[in-house]
Amino acid sequence: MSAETPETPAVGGSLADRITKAEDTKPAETATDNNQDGASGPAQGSANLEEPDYSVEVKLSDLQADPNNPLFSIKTFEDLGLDERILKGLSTMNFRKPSKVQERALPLLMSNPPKNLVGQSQSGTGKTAAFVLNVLSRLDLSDQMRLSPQALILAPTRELARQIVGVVQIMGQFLDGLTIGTAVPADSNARPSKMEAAVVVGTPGTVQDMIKKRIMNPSTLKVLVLDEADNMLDQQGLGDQCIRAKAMIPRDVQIVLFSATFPAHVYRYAGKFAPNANEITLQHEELTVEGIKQLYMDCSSEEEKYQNLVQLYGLLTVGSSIIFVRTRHSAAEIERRMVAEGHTVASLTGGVEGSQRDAIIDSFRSGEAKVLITTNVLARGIDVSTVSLVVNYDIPEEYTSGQRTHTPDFQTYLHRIGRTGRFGRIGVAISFVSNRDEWEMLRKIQAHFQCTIDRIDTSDWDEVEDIIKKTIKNTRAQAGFNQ
Ligand SMILES: Nc1ncnc2c1ncn2[C@@H]1O[C@H](COP(=O)(O)OP(=O)(O)OP(=O)(O)O)[C@@H](O)[C@H]1O
Repeated sequence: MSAETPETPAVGGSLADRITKAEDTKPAETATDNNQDGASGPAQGSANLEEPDYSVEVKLSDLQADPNNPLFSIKTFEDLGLDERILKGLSTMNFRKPSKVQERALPLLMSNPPKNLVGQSQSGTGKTAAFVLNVLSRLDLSDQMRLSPQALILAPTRELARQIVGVVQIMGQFLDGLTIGTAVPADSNARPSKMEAAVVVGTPGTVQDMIKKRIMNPSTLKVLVLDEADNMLDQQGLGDQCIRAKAMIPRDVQIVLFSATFPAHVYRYAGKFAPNANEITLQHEELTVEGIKQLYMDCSSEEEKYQNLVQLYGLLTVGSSIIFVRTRHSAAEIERRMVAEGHTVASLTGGVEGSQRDAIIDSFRSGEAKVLITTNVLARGIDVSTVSLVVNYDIPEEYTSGQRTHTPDFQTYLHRIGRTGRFGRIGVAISFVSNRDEWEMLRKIQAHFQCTIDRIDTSDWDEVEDIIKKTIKNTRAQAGFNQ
C-alpha cells in the first residue's frame, strides 16, 4: 500500500452518507474536519442517481453518421487524396471512414507548401492515423532516400513509441521500401550504430542522444510529430529534450502537435514551438467521451480500496482492465497481495527495465495478461481495444516540486479513462474515493468537464456486478464492430 497514511473517517456507510451525517452533528471548522463543503459533492447518497441505460447497442456506422459525434465525417479516405497503396493499408485495417479529426486534419497536413498543425481531439478518435497518414504521404522511398530519416515522431513513453511503430508498419505495409526505426532506451548496448530509416519513432531523450552522437542524421527530416504534445512540452525533462531535439533539425520541417488535451499555458507555448500553425481545438466540456461510463465507489479506508478491487476481480477479467495507482510502490504492493491471494495480475511502472516492460505490455495486448496495474506511465495513448474497465485506484493529482498538491490533474484523469471506450466502443471508468481530498478532487473533475460521475453502491455487490457486466457485455459485442 501507499506509504502515506490514508484518512479514515470514523463514521461508516458511503462517503456521501458520512458527509451528511457528520454535517448534521458538527460544524465544519477545524483543519481535521473532513466535511467542509460536503453538500456540493457529485452525488448525495444515491438519491439523485438515475438508473443508467446500459443496454443501448450502438454501431460504428451510426456513430459516424451523427454530425455531433467526434467520429463523424462526410468524406471517405479516397476523397482525402491518399495514395492507392496507403488506401490498401487502411482497408486491411478495416478503416472504412475517417473520423472528424482525420477528415479535418488531413487536408491541412497534406497541403503544400506544408504548414504546421496543432490538433486536438478526444481520446480514441484516431489522431495517430491522422499524423501517420501525413507522414507516409510525404516520404520519398527512392533508393537514394529510403534510408534517410524523413519523419520523426516523438512520444512520451517507450510503450507508445512502439505502438506507433506498429501503426506505421501496418498502414504502410504496401509502400515498397518503407523503413522504420525505433529510438527508445536500450537495456544494454544494443543501440544501432546508425539510424537508417525513413520514419523514426522514439522518445525525446533517446532521439536527442542519437542525433548528438551522430547515430541519426536529422538533416533530411521533413516532418516532426509530437504525440501527446501537451505532456511533451510541459514536463520539465521531456519539454527540454523536445526543444533540444527541435534545435538540431532543419528549420523548415513541418511541425505537427497532437493531443486530446492542451491546457491553456501549454497551448500558448505550443504556438511558439509550432509557429503559424493551423489549429483544431476543442472546449474542455467537449472532451469527455460519451461511450465511457464514469462511476465512483466510496471506500471507507485505503484498505477498503484494496478489498473493493479484489471484489471487482471477476469483472476486471471479463474484458481487459487497467488499474491506475499513484506510486510505483503501491503498484508493486497491490500486485504482490493479489498474486499471493491467487489472482492473475501484472504491473508495469517506470521502475521496470525496458525489455521487461515490452514483455508485459505485449502480453497485455495479446490478452494473456488481462489485469494491468500501472501508474501514469501508461495513462496516455495506449490503445488496447479490449480494455472495458479502467479503475482510478488513486485519483490523479497535480504535483509541485515533487510534492502532492491534492488538486486534481484534469488532463491525466481524461487520458486515463480514455484507455477504454476507444473509437466508439463503450467502457467503464471507476474512481475510488476514500477520503475528503479525493472526494473534493472528483467533484472538481466533474465540474471541470461538466460530466456526470455516478456513485456505485457497494452495499449490493450483485448489483455492482450486474451494472458493470451489462456495460462490458456491450463492449464485447462491439469488440471488432469495425471489422
Ligand atoms: N477511421 C477509422 N476507422 C476505424 N477505426 C479507426 C479509425 N481511425 C482510428 N481507428 C482506431 O481507433 C483506435 C483509436 O485510435 P488512436 O489510438 O489513434 O486514438 P487517439 O485519438 O490517438 O487516442 P489518445 O488520445 O488516447 O491517444 C485505434 O484502435 C485505431 O486503430
